[in-house]
Amino acid sequence: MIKVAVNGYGTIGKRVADAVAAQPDMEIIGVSKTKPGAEAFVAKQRGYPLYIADITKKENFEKAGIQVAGSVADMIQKADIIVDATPGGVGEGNRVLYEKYGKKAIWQGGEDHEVAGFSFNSSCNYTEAIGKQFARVVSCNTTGLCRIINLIDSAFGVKKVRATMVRRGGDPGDVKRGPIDAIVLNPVTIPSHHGPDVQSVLPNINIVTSAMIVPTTLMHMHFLNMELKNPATKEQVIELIKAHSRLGLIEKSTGITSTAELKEYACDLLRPRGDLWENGIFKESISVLEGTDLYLFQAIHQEADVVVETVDCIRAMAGRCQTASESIAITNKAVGLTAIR
Ligand SMILES: NC(=O)C1=CN([C@@H]2O[C@H](COP(=O)(O)OP(=O)(O)OC[C@H]3O[C@@H](n4cnc5c(N)ncnc54)[C@H](OP(=O)(O)O)[C@@H]3O)[C@@H](O)[C@H]2O)C=CC1
Ligand SMILES: O=C(OP(=O)(O)O)[C@H](O)COP(=O)(O)O
Repeated sequence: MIKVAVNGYGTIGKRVADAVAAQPDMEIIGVSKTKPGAEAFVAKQRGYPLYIADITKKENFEKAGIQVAGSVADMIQKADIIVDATPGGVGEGNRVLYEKYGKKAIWQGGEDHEVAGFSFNSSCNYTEAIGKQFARVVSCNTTGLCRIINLIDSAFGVKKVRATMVRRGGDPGDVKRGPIDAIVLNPVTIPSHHGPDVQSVLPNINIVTSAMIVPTTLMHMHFLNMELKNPATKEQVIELIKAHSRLGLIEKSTGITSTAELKEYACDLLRPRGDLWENGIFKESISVLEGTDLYLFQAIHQEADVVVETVDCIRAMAGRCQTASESIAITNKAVGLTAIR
């Protein structure tokens, strides 16, 4: 069993912990927090040993009835691999600890590519991660972009991508985030970080991205245009998407035309936490104009899509599966991911 520690048991970390615990070849040896709170109680209920960043705060946890297994340094020493899901910018500082104990580590998209020197997406560059000490799973929007762009590029060749991200303001539990009543250009400059981030995984893709944030928490929405090198039909694109286990297709018959209805659908399907791990591509939006100009809308559940990628990244770095398809199949089965159709 691959011994996994999750450093930062928040929105992403708690999902990664549950996904790892569901895998046949992995186990959670610990998760970490800085302060007691609802997530610490959930870790206790799940049976995950809880470690804390500052051991002098141990009493605060114990007073709240939460047992502390030790410090984050103690947790790291017990693990084969650490998933760093601390807030963006914090994880960078943890690299010295992972180096000190000679451990493998995976960061999330809030950190820069340079923190690991290698950026990962299961469908695009799984084999490059095999045996690596450090990797970064790209951000949620970048993950959603990489999945569909790589698929279309492999089939038809992509001359240029233009994509606009309508980003959710914060996650549902982030009560301090906004905006409450604004559309914020984020950033006002072009490109947003997503284009260069896609190129950290797919260096040959010509892409320009822009992004804004809006007052919603459920999901992001992308408007994507790909100029193709070779002609395609809408039907061919749909068949390719259907064959990809992490690309979901939202049919007209569902009546779903929004992130709200899509999130409700995921909840009704009894997905854990209503998580949509796959891209939610609106089938009706798929249009090929003049043979080589592809357009589509896709919804991306920010809390979920990177979780399954992180599990594959663990497996690749541990050298347990030699192909992406093998790892993706194990991960999907363990969490219960069958892409929506
Ligand atoms: N949320 C999202 O939509 C997505 C986030 N990401 C990326 O994932 C990473 C994590 O983000 P997210 O899960 O949203 O963040 P959260 O703020 O939800 O969770 C972060 C967790 O890290 C803990 N933490 C904070 N500082 C430390 C520390 N020094 N040592 C150990 N644990 C610490 C926090 O504990 P406590 O509360 O006790 O302080 C909290 O549990 C970021 O890089 C982010 O950019 C990627 C894709 C989507
Ligand atoms: O990875 C994400 O978005 P991104 O792909 O736009 O960077 C997550 O939604 C985190 O975004 P945040 O930095 O607004 O918390």
